Amino acid sequence: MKLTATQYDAVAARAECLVTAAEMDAALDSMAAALTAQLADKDPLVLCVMTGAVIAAGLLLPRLNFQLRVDYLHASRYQGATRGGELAWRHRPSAAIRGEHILILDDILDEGITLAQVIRACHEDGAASVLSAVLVEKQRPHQCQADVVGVVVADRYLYGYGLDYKNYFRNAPGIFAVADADI
Ligand SMILES: O=P(O)(O)OC[C@H]1O[C@H](OP(=O)(O)OP(=O)(O)O)[C@H](O)[C@@H]1O
Ligand SMILES: Nc1nc2[nH]cnc2c(=O)[nH]1
Repeated sequence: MKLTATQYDAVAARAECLVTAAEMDAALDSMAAALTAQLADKDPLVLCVMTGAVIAAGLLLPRLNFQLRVDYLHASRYQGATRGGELAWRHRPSAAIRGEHILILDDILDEGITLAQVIRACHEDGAASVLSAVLVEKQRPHQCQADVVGVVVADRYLYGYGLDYKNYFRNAPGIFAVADADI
């Protein structure tokens, strides 16, 4: 469903900025340093978890100044909603994963259901090793941990830097918490 311009502006006006673009830049630099230390000699295959990780990939990959390749997987459990359901696989690059050092790149670790299943799928598909990195981790229990985390934020519904609200706001230049009234 599309938001009208009035609805869009009202959601933005009520949202709270939790992390600024400048803070995200610093977090991305730290993530790149940690990933470089762990992967620079591994010729990894970076798997972007579509759709949310598209911004993370665009901002992080140019900071990784070493030999790597990029592919994507598409797994989704929110599909525009503010509560997650079953994970739906739309693209699982099984053949490309065998024997590779995999870096899974996602926008957020929330319940951890997505990341846990993606990690398991990479092992099932014969990865040589699996590392994971997320831009944002919510302060709450998760089914699994990410190896590299950008920022840790409160357990609220978020948008920006790839995270959507009703399929909008993935391009927002910060991490914003949606107002209770809009959830
Ligand atoms: O830790 P979890 O509770 O499993 O949630 C994290 C997942 O939720 C979002 O994906 P979503 O299903 O919304 O798809 P999207 O990437 O297309 O936004 C996000 O990109 C993560 O993959
Ligand atoms: N957009 C968005 N997607 C999510 N997936 C899991 N948690 C979130 C969240 O807070 N915002």
